[in-house]
Formats: sequence, C-alpha cells, structure tokens
Amino acid sequence: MCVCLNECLIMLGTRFRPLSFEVPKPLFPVAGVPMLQHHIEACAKVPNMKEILLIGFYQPNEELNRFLLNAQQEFKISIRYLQEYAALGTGGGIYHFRDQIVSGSPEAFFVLNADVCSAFPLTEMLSFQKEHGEPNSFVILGTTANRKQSMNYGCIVENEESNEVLHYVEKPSTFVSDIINCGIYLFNPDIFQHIGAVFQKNQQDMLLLYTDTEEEPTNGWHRAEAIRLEQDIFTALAGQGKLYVYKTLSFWSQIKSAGSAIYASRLYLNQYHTTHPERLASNKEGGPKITGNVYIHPTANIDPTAVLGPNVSIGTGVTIGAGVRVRESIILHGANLQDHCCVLNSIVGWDSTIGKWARVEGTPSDPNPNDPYAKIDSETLFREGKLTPSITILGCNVTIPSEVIILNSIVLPHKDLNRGFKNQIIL
Ligand SMILES: Nc1nc2c(ncn2[C@@H]2O[C@H](COP(=O)(O)OP(=O)(O)O[C@H]3O[C@H](CO)[C@@H](O)[C@H](O)[C@@H]3O)[C@@H](O)[C@H]2O)c(=O)[nH]1
Repeated sequence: MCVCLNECLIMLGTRFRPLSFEVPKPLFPVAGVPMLQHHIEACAKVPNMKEILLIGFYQPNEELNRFLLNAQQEFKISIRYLQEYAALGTGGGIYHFRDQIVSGSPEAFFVLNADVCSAFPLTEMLSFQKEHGEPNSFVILGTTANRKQSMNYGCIVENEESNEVLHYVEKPSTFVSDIINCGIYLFNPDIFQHIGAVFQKNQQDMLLLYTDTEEEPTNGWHRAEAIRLEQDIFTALAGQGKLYVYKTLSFWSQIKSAGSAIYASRLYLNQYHTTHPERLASNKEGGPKITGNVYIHPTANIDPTAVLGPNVSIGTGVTIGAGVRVRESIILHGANLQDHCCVLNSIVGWDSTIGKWARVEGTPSDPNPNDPYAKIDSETLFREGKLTPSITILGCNVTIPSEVIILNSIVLPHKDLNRGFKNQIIL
C-alpha cells in the first residue's frame, strides 16, 4: 500500500498570503504541526502502509527536506517527494509517476489532497471497499454539505443501496447533490488505465490540432499530460460500476485561506483529546490560565498571568508577557507578545512583535454553527470593492506599537507600524 499526497506545494492563490511567502502552504503549522503531518500520521497508521509519496511542482528546499527527514524518522516509513516538471493536475501528477507508485506492487493506494483537514478515515475506506465495492473498484471519501455550499465542491449522486457513484459533477453551477467529494481517494493500479486513456486522447487531439494549424504546439506533451482526476476521470467513471462513495460523519474541511487554517486548527485540537492528549496544554501551578483546547510548544516562554484559549496554537520560542490574552489564534515561532496585549482571531507571523496593551483582532469566518452541514466559505479578499472583514494576519517580522488597535487587517512582512489600522491591507 502506498499514498500519494497531491499537492502543488507552491501557493498560486493569494488566499494564504502573506504567510505563504515564508513557508509553502502544506508546511504551515495547523494545531502546532505542519499541515501535511496530519496526513502523514493518518497514513502511517494504516496497516501494511509501505510508502508515502508527495507529488507537487514546488522546487524542494531545505525546509521541505528537513520536514521529510524528520517525518521519516518519527513515523518510521519511507517518505519521498516527487517533483512534477509542471503543474500536471490532480490526475496528471500521479500518472506521470505511475512507475514509482506501482514499483512495490501495491494492492491499493490512497491519493489525498494536501489542502484538506480531516479525521482521515482511511482504514474505514479500505474496509468499505472490501465489503461494498466491486473487487477492483475505487472509493471517494464523501461528506454532506448544505445545498448552496455543495456547488463549491465536486458533487456526487450515489445509488443509496450500493453507494455506487452514478453521477459526478465538479463544482456545478446549479444544485446536483449534497454529497461532496472530500479530495481523499482509494485507488488500485487499474486507475492508470483510465488516466492513460485520457492521456492518449489528449495526445491525439494535440496531433490533430498540430495538423490543422501546421504549427508546432507549444508545450504539447505537458498539455496532454495535464489531467484532472475530477473532471476527466470521475465524471467518466460514474455509473460504470467502478466508483463508490464512502460517506463520513467525522470532521472535514478544506484549508484554502488563512481563516480556514484557524478553523482547521480548532478541529485538529479537538481531535487531540483522543489522538494526542499530550499535545494539549492543561492548567498547571505556575503556568498560564488555559481555557479550552490549546497547543503550546515546549520552547515557548509564557507568563503565568497570561490567559490562552480556546483554539490557540503557540509555536517554538514564542514569548508571551504578563496579562496577555489570546484566543482563536495561531502564534508562529519567535513571536513576542508583550505585556497585556490582546490577540483574537488572528495569525501572528514568525518573529513579529506586538507592543504592550495593543489589540490585534480579526473577524472569524467560521461555518454557520446552527447548520450541521455548513462548511467554511473560501472567502474572497474583496467584495464590492471593499476588503471583506476577515481574520487579522501579521506577516513575518511585523512590529505593532504599544496601545494601538489592528482590526481585520493584513500586514505584509517586515512592516514596522506606527499607528492602528482597521480593514486594511498594509503593503
Ligand atoms: N501535484 C499536483 N497537485 C495539484 C495540482 N493542481 C492542484 N493540486 C492539488 O490538488 C488538490 C486539489 O486542488 P484543486 O485542483 O485546486 O481543487 P479544489 O478546488 O481544492 O477542489 C478539489 O478538492 C475538493 C475538496 O477539497 C473537492 O470537493 C473537489 O471535487 C476537488 O477534488 C490541492 O491539494 C492542490 O494543491 C497539480 O498540478 N499537481
């Protein structure tokens, strides 16, 4: 068994900026550990898991290599990064590296989108496949969304008795189904026949285009190899007795924007009660006051009069002064929160400093708590020409002076502010 984590490690979108300037999004800490570590931990628990492959087109750097090395040692499993020569799409990447994937003759393998947070019910998907599906069928993890939000995802119509996928539409413009694709799949090597058929067809189309125009297609190979699992494969496989959906009731969310990283942190911190209770801070003599779920890196230095939580993650080497209040926030390594400052619904970047009595506050973008099927909206930065109120993000090495308020703002790295700001992007 092996796993492919599908991720273009480079951040093309702007929704994670300015944080993705410093660290590729999949390595951004969520509930105290890099986003991808949650995937790796879940994969390493699956019986007979042999190898984990990360696929992306990001040029590997020291940080990624260090992460891979540490994760291999911690989880005692081979983890390799395979770099695409260009963005080949969610299906093109695994097809390009198919020889590596099938080299250990895996019976089955998982493909996981890197930008999701989940309880990753992988073993359950395997059992479901054995019990429900045809022997060589593929399984998509599905969850229920509300009608309106379902259209932001891949939508699945199933046969309610057999759970076969009868119809699949990626991000439809009108309602199709409230069962959505979680971006977590169980495949076997047969999937490459289906992707291969699309590749051949793309190549033929390219050749026809070439003959028609008598111009050499630029980047032709890349265009034939760029294949999307969702639109190119699932849509065609639906109704063929090959594709099944396993619906989960456990937590799941996309992590597209920085706001959704705070929400994902909350979900993972909550899961730590069963998976990693040692990662949750507790009230101890001489320690800060903890309310709700909080992660504190052992190297952080926190004044006992500080109050932290719920949903707070404190990174390595963070310093927190007397009387500081932090809730619903991620504080990244080396940040310094001086006495009596207050941080709410915010991400404080690496090595940033917040002055005494300053208030850094954002507006959460949480899903509607009264709707059990609501998902977090991937908010747009602007609506009707105005910055939408969102969490506050301080890029790395930002300095906030004492006694000012920073509200619903995004501050780019290395800024030394001299006053308060509200609803602004500070470049
Ligand atoms: N290796 C690689 N990975 C890629 C590429 N393009 C996208 N990815 C990765 O593939 C995942 C899916 O990204 P998108 O293609 O942006 O799709 P999406 O809008 O997130 O929607 C997908 O996920 C939803 C669940 O989160 C699904 O509901 C939806 O159907 C679809 O699978 C992400 O982890 C993304 O980084 C690529 O060219 N190469």
